[in-house]
Amino acid sequence: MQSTFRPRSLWRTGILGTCFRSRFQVYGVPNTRFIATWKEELQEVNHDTKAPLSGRVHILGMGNLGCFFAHSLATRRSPPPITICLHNDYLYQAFVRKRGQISVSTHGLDDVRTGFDVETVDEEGRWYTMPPVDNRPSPFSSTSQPPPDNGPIECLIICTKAHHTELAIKDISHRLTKDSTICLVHNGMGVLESINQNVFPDPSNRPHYIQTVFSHGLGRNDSFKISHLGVGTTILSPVGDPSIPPTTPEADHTWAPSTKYLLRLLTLTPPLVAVAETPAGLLQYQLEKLAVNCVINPLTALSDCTNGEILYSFSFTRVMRLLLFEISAVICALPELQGIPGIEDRFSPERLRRLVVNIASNTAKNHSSMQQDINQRRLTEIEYFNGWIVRRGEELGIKCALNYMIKHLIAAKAATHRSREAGAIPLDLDNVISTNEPPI
Ligand SMILES: CC(C)(CO)[C@@H](O)C(=O)[O-]
Repeated sequence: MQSTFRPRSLWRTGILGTCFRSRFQVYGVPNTRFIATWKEELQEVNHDTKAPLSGRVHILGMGNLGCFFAHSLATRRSPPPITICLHNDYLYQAFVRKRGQISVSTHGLDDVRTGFDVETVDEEGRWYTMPPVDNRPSPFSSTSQPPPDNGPIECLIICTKAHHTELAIKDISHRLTKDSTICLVHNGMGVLESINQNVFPDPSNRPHYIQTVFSHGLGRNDSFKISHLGVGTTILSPVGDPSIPPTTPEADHTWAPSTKYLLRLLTLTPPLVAVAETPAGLLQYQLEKLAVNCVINPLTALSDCTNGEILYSFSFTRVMRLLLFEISAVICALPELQGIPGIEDRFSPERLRRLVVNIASNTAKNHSSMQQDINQRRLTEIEYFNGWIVRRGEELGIKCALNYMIKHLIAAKAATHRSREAGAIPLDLDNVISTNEPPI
């Protein structure tokens, strides 16, 4: 039987071939495409479109990931126009205090970039372009035209956590059209499906998507100030039109102009170390990352330990193996992977265990994102990790009792924190002192 996904077909000509070749030629023969300016990238894409693109990239979610994407684009020889979308006044004031600078520190050396345009949103959900907060000679130095308030968005990179992404897109959905491209950068699975179901239910009016698997190590120093702790990669893939089989030659030529432009821009931005993959290839990387996240994140969050500490206990090893048996069974049974050669080996419990051990030892001193979320009383991504495995397992008739238990242990830990804090008696020290009585 022929496989449903034949990754090579997408690279043969078309956009994926261009992006893929470009990255790899960097280390060999000099690559003229690699030093192309964003305007040249745009001209190529605009060549035969009726509605030419302006080339502006919007970024929403200015945590570590958003700062890294904005900063990386700004390091290009000719940066494209970049708008950062700040969804509350607190963030905007912080950006003003930083004088519009985003800083990335590598090996202790800070690289500071400016030139970002800024939009903020009011209570009615209307977005406004703010005056520049850096010392630029003229507003909107990167383009001749200031972007219209609340105008349509061509390319949006969304860097919020999985559980905030749907809501964040809902808030900006009136600016996204069927010609826009959204690049989703988050951990976990199942977000795209719920965006389609709840935000863009009509397939004929849906924007295009690029999905990613991001593996750089980042740490936060302050608002808009991060550290690049470990070089990883940014694997990108456009989400194909489900009505066109990915194995047909047409599949190579159906990417929207905004998708082609954003893919080219990102793959030709050196700090991102971005490569384009086929949808089937990306899905496999997503599932590997999912398996790692389903083990390291909840175990470190439940035991309040670093990633490396889960490697030195027989009990952790037992739990890890048992979780991975269920995770492997679900992944190997997924209908979207059937027909791809080597799936049983790539996602065997033993290979997944080696992956987990490798990542836990490479990031031994780090605190996982879930451990930090639990300790800082933020929502966790558990529904998009072990929760997704349980849901897909149910559809496939595979019971995932251990993943179900882990999901509820995390929920219980978060609930315990909440109820402890709700039960605490607030002490109003100002009023105690204002009685003028001497301290007891
Ligand atoms: C690799 C990883 C599991 C731990 O640092 C990371 O993806 C995280 O913290 O979520």
